Amino acid sequence: MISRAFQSGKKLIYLYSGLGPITQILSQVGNILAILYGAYQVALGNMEFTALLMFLMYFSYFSSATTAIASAVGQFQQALVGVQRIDEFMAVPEEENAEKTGVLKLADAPVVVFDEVYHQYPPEQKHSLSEVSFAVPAKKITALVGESGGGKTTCLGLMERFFMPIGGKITIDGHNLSDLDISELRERVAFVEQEPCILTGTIRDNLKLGRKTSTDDDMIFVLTQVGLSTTGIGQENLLDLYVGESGLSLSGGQKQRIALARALIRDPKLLLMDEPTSNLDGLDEEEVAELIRNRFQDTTVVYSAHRLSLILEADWIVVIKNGVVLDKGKHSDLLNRCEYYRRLIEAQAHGKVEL
Ligand SMILES: Nc1ncnc2c1ncn2[C@@H]1O[C@H](COP(=O)(O)OP(=O)(O)OP(=O)(O)O)[C@@H](O)[C@H]1O
Repeated sequence: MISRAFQSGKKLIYLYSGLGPITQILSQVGNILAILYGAYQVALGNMEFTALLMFLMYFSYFSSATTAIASAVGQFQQALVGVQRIDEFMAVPEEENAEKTGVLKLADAPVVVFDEVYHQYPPEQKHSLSEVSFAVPAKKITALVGESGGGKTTCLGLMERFFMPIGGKITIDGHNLSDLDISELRERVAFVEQEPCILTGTIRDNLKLGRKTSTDDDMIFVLTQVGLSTTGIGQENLLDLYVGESGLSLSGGQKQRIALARALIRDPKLLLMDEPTSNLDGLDEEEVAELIRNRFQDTTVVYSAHRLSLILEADWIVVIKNGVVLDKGKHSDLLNRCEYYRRLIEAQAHGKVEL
């Protein structure tokens, strides 16, 4: 469907890039010809100079009217493409729904267990995850740690049910994750992406996306908690601040803070975060790591972590390499027994690599 929308967009660009210049050129050429022909007739004595002026005036009205019609035709085409795109989006089947399942509710922060999970991105031949088993304790912070491409984001996507395992199972409080009502899942599980999706609009619009019913006071509260009022965005009229097209006027760090605020306002039972401090640096990073610790005490938190401050903030660490779990445990135990983990931490501590 995205490719069809892209094709429609391309058609529109061709149409505009062709129609606009052609009508402009025709109109200008017409003006020049009319002036030359009129001047010639005046020179021959067939026409009075005042008549030529009148003629040119009416001719310029005529040519601007034809240009306006051409532009209206372009806008009409644009509207048609827009309608076509809306139709395409409306035709997308709804997410697999609760009717089939719908038994499990998430009343409290859950325990999540991966039990010999396999995953593969079609049409890839290789497994992105193989025999992955680990447990995420309730109301604790679990960090997924490992080099890029190891499978951390895939694990988070599976928990959010963006896609399903091709083998093994994921349970949530002992029930298969697929038994969780999808609307319950979307309501109780928050996902903070590495590159947060920011709406074109105000900060208020963006926070309402987290919870439609939130009040201005709720929103100011979470914005203060994520430190947005102290990072270049003044407190005054903060909610009404227009963030530009897809958050264009915000820095990467500010976008991540808005995404965190959006998660906070939902008060989730399970919070999934894909490298939530990737766009922050130094003190900011430590501040956000601490915020996650303090503010989500009643939530089961799982994040993929590249940075040391986030890794150290976690209660439980799962080490993943090439789609396989190498080890799991507490930071101090892993340092003692897992060579791969020790090397990752040393490299981070010396600032050599971004994991
Ligand atoms: N949409 C996709 N289609 C095909 N392969 C994918 C897709 N997304 C990820 N992969 C592959 O799956 C494997 C695991 O990727 P994943 O993004 O889960 O790793 P990661 O540990 O989160 O990496 P990073 O730290 O860079 O985000 C990689 O080999 C990656 O190339």
